[in-house]
Amino acid sequence: MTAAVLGVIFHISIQGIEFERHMYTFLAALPISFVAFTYTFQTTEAIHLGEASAQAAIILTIFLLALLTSMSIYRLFFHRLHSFPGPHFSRLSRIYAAYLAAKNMQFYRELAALHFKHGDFVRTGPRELSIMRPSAIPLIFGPNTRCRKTTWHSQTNSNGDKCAMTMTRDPVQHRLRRRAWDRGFSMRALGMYEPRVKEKVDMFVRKLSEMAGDPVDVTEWSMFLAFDIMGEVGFGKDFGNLASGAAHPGIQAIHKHMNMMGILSMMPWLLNILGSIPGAAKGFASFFDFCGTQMEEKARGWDPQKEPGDIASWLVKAVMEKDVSAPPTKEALDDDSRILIIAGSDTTAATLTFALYFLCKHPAKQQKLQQLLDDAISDQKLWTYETIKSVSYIDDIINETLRLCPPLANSSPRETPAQGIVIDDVYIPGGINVIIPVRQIQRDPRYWTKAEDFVPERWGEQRQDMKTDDAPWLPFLLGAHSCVGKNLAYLSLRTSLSLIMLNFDVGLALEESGRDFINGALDTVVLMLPPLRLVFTPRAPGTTAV
Ligand code: HEM
Repeated sequence: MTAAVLGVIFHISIQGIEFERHMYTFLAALPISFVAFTYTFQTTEAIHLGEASAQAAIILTIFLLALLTSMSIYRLFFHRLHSFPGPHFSRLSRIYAAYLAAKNMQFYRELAALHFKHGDFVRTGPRELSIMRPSAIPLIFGPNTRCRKTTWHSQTNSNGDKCAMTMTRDPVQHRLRRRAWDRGFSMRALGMYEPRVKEKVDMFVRKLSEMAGDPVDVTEWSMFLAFDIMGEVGFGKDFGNLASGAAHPGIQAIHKHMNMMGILSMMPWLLNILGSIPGAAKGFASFFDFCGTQMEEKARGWDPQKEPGDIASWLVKAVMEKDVSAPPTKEALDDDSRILIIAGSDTTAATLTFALYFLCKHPAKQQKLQQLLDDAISDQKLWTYETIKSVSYIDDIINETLRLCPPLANSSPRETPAQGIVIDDVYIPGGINVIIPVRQIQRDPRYWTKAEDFVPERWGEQRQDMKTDDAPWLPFLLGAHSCVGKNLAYLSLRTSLSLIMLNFDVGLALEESGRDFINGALDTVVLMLPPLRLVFTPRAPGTTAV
């Protein structure tokens, strides 16, 4: 009886705290309590070990059952979110969201189905809400938001001094650390990256020329390109993917474990626990080592007289100069280096692959782009970034691709402030983890004309008619935490698309319908794409600008 009452009291006492952060301690305390109880019973009641341990097990079981029953009743009937619709199981535990994420590894589809069934506000966990209202976007992510990052962001480390800039939950700390990153993406820095990005894309085009006429898995090759660009611009290093035509071992390691990330990020406390158990994150070890080594090399080769030539050097500069924006610990610097690779590569690669898919599916749009490029550049030797930047149709294609297929299909969560927020006429209580289903809201026919169609013109000549500026579009998010690499992404994508379209006619390979590709993207935080086989045919003399 006492154990049951304690279970309920324990539940009530943890209401006000973020208990997920203490799960590791709590779970570790269970076996310790078991041993302590057993010892106490054995010595005070003079019984033998088997009997004492059975008594200890019964007491702990009653305690846990009472705790779980109390939590379940509260979550089902009395929780401040109880009036919001959603699947019954998701009211009880985030395990249901993890189940949905694991089912087909396409959580974005599951979420779309939930919104279709339950409406704009769906309870996806005990204190989780998915919200499909444009007016929620500035309230949750805008510059004046009072929402904060959540336990999700503590998944690698709950100590803000030891995690990547993007995972810091303290807004002041984030703002300071973001400055070091912003320097690495300034207009001046981007100007230095421009010719180096072009060099990588030139190599990509040469490789495509060598494979001309044969099916090429563009998912894979876009990945090689994006990782090599990040190697060059991020670390001043050649990752050698394009040259070898094979993925760098560091990249293979991280991709192998992306599925697990997609599922476990639904239960960030579990990721946090795994991270705390020595050896449990072994699968990531080679990638972690790889990133750590890159940073150590940067620090060793640091020359205070030279202007940093890559993003990692800007972070190292901040450390060396003890700037307020510096990652405060080695762990933080290492975690930044992992984010640098992951955030910059998979996202850009997926966008390029999706864009090429759409251009193959819409040959008239491909020809239109080629024509505009031909008009702008009479001779490819005259290619400059400034010139192709003026071909705004490239951006229209990129923006439309990011509308239909944002590489981050859902936003990361934010916690509502204690006093809650009001979205349209709906009050969302405080301490709730809210997300926006980005992919879904960017395809919502209430805000987008021809919502499911690929219409790059909605970003150009039809912008007003199609009311593009009024519709929700947030592939890079917005506000203080928006993508710091957005301009680099456009630089890479504009350069790649322009050079590919100037050199090749691109089509689906004979055996490729594109169906498995477009329906099969896996939701592993960043989308992981199935193979897409395309054929690159050198453009006929006269039509080509080469
Ligand atoms: C098409 C390409 C890209 C897309 C769609 C994209 C999207 C995003 C999104 C949605 C976020 C916000 C994540 C969140 O907090 O929920 C983000 C943040 C971030 N992105 Fe990108 N990204 C792209 C390319 C890049 C590139 C090339 C880099 C270069 C390294 C980069 C680096 C980052 C970093 C460091 C953050 C964290 C910013 C912060 O927390 O202040 N991204 N990105």
